[in-house]
Amino acid sequence: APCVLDAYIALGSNVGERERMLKEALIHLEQHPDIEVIRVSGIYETDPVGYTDQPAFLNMAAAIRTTLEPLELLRAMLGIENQLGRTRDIRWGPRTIDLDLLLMDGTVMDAEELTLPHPRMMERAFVLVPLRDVLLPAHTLKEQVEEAASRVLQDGGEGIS
Ligand SMILES: Nc1nc2nc(S)n(CCO)c2c(=O)[nH]1
Repeated sequence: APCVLDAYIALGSNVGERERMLKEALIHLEQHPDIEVIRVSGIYETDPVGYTDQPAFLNMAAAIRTTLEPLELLRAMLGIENQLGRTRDIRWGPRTIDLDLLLMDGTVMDAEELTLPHPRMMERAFVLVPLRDVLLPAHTLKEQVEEAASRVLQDGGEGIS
């Protein structure tokens, strides 16, 4: 039987019908034959970090179960971004939909196209707060994510509502 892994994805949108794009992305994930969406966070309005001269984001996170390998999952996610009309013009600029692979069970990798766990996730409230909603209680990073989420929220990190 294929190995089934839990993976965690961050979703974001700050152009167009943001909420609809997030929901469409979740539908595409669920429709993929090798992906099952098992938990979905709330939707949070967040101030842009990094490249701040752009509209506010809606961010969320999802827990999925998949038989795909990490790079296969990444390719499926990129395919969904393309299907939803993501144009990769400005690297850090506004985007109709953004899917980031955060964690994949105990997988640690540092490949050209993919680093797991996501290298910047522990500093980003817009990732940590939704992730906290969907991280399964038994997950080894549960404590670390809880602490990091409260830390970035205390630091008055990027606005998140
Ligand atoms: N609040 C917020 N700021 C962001 N800056 C970038 S780049 N992104 C795209 C994801 O890396 C975001 C985002 O999703 N949310």
